[in-house]
Amino acid sequence: MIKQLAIEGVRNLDASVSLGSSANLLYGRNGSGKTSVLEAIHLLAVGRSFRANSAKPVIGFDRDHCLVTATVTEGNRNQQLGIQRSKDGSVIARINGEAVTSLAMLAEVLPVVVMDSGIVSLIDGQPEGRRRFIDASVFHVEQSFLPAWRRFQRALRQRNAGLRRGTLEGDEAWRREVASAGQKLTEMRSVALDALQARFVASAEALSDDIAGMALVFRAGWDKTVGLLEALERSLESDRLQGFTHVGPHRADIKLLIDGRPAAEVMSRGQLKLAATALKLAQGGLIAQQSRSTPVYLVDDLLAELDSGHSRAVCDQLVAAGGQVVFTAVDRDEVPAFWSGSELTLFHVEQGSVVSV
Ligand SMILES: Nc1ncnc2c1ncn2[C@@H]1O[C@H](COP(=O)(O)OP(=O)(O)OP(=O)(O)O)[C@@H](O)[C@H]1O
Repeated sequence: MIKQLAIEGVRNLDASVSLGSSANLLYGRNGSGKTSVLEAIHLLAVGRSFRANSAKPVIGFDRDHCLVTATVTEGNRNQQLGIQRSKDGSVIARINGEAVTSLAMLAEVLPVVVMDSGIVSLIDGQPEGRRRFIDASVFHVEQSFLPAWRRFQRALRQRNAGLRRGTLEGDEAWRREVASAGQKLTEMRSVALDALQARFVASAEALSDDIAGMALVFRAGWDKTVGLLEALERSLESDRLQGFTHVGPHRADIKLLIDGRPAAEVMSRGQLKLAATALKLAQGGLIAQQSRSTPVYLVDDLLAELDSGHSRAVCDQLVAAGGQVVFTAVDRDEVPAFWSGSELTLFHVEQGSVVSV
């Protein structure tokens, strides 16, 4: 949970706020800086923007760097997190004043779950976004995930470099390494997704009858009737011809089905939004149960396109999730109309400053 948050030069924003322990609502006109507060928290947790894949777009136009610091509390332990990102690409991250060697250390202390107006792309967008979703879930619940992921990425890079050079010399060794690292990575993804699946079904049912009965299917990235090594051997010829590895965990995906049909093809926009919200709630629940830290939910303009019944259901599920929530809305009354069961702390955002109401 974030207690104290200080932001300098994130987009149009300079602010210092004390967040409430349950739900926080940032309201204000379009362009006032509400999303920028969420961007600042995301930057601190993940090192980059949640809308763009880098940090640069969140640094103020007229600044050469931005800085976000926060006091993060878990149980009775307070930790001080800080990140400074510069336009020249340099990054300084600290926990309790000590420089950290990997941004993953910040993510461990401050897990975030983003639910924004583009959430549907988790279902109908590119597989890369879904892989990131899978891996963020596994990262928080399986401590050996990050070394396994890095080992696989390194093996894949090395193998692809050889394939691009058009040589198969040394390929067998890299193929074995890709297969061994890839198989381990996939086992971790598979275990986490089994746990996620049960939570997803429950969240979907709680959100709407329309999306009850959905299923989440994990695709490992190769034909699972054979092991990864055999799959790599089978695709050797096309890998060699095209200069890259066609099969493996880098091709993993999840498919959402409703009554056996692809959700992205048959569900309405609002239903897809609810389904994607159920996925994110499932992820948050999994992290809360299996990691050492409780996630913070960053909810940006999520209720747009949802009718009042479903808006209330989303709010109820966020209350039930029990984590800290930071909401944005244009209208001060939009969220309180649907929110009940936990305290809502209000902030007015105006021209890049945030005022507690
Ligand atoms: N790098 C940047 N430096 C300074 N200002 C920026 C930068 N990028 C965007 N802005 C501006 O920051 C302002 C705040 O944007 P933000 O997305 O936080 O607004 P918002 O309150 O969430 O708006 P909306 O309700 O329309 O979603 C906008 O006016 C935007 O044009």
